[in-house]
Amino acid sequence: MHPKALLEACTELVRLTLKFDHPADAVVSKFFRDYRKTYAFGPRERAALAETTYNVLRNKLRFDHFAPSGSGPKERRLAILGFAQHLKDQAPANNAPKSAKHANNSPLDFLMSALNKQEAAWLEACEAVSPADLMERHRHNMPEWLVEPLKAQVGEGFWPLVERLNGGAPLDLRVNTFTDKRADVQHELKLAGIKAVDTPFSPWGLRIEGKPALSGLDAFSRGAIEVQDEGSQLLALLLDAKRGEMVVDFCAGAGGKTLAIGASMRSTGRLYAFDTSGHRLESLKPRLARSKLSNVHPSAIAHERDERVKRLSGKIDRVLVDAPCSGLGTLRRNPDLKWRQSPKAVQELTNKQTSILASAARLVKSGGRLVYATCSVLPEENEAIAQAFSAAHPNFVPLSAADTLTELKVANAASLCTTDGLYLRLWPHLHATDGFFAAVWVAK
Ligand SMILES: C[S@@+](CC[C@H](N)C(=O)[O-])C[C@H]1O[C@@H](n2cnc3c(N)ncnc32)[C@H](O)[C@@H]1O
Repeated sequence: MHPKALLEACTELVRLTLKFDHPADAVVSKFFRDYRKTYAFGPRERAALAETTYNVLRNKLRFDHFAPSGSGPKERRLAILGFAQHLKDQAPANNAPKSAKHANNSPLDFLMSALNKQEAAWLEACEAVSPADLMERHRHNMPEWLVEPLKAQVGEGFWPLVERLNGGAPLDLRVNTFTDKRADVQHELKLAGIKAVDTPFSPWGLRIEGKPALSGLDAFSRGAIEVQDEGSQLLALLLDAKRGEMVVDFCAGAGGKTLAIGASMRSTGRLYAFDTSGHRLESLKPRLARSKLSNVHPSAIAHERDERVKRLSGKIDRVLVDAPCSGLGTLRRNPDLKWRQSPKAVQELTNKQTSILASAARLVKSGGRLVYATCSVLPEENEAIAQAFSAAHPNFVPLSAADTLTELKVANAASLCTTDGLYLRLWPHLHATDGFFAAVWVAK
């Protein structure tokens, strides 16, 4: 595709995404569908379009700061900066140029050929700015309301954390241990030219080098692998669901954790996958068919106090509440969330989380386990919800997440948890996962 046409397509996609009417991943997918016939996007073009857009979202404050000094439509200037970032990220680290001045053999050549003289000079000037000369907000690119809670929690880890949150995520797979062994799948991937290493903590995970297409692999079509962040795998592991048990995945969504839990139950017992979104549960079905699990029962509920929930009260061995949350731990994949969320939206979510956790807890039988989890990095969605639940439910005894994971033979489990070991707390800069929280209780 001609560089000029690709930059124009990037500009249009940036324009659509910055309306913030829909999640960025949905806007990108729709764009690819809508323009399939207009442009012949190959894998490289699709990567350039998606990454340009995600770079604009990740670096929005800095790019907004640079944009007024350029000319032409603002979205085009933002797309130029996002595209330049994508080309630099792709270039091998040792010959990445420091400035667009060396454009003769720089990764920016492709983009430069799409620019007019004025734009090229402006991009060179932007590229020459040293990050050290920028204001703090243009370096961290986070909304102010998010900066303080992050600094308060990670202290000096703030800059490594924002660097990771503003970068891409590795590609993690979960091996379906009901049907396959991790080492066998790793070997199979190697034969297909895909390098995969064991994830450091999850016993089910493989981390892939690069972003190879997986859907054409036999391992994918026969359900031996699912794309799943190592942190999500650890949340499912923490539930420790066993053969023959009655288990509920209360907020199952498209079933990422349901499938992991069903495999750990060896497709025995009964695993209810509840969610208020029938649409999300629909997306679970093809994955379920691939997985060969026969113990999963998806069920759309109207709300957390639904009749179906009441009927199972006190009957369930293990309940996972993977609560709806701000998703701010997933900024590597969903950079638009930092601009789409707000303190008010988070406040509303915390009310929902409290209500869902209290309802789901009623399902747990005496001696049963309850796990509350989020992919948020905010204490009000995490520790505050868990502490308030413990205070209001003395019949639920908190279990140490560190001890629980140690019993499950997770290496270095304490390093994944709060200093008292009580809660699982995963951070992108420390654990190379998304940001996750989990609390565990046993019912008296
Ligand atoms: C974090 S997502 C779940 C992700 C899923 N567990 C996975 O691993 O793919 C939270 C889910 O909670 C669902 N939800 C929202 N309100 C709910 C409620 N009152 N009861 C049950 N599920 C709810 C949402 O539809 C959403 O799918």
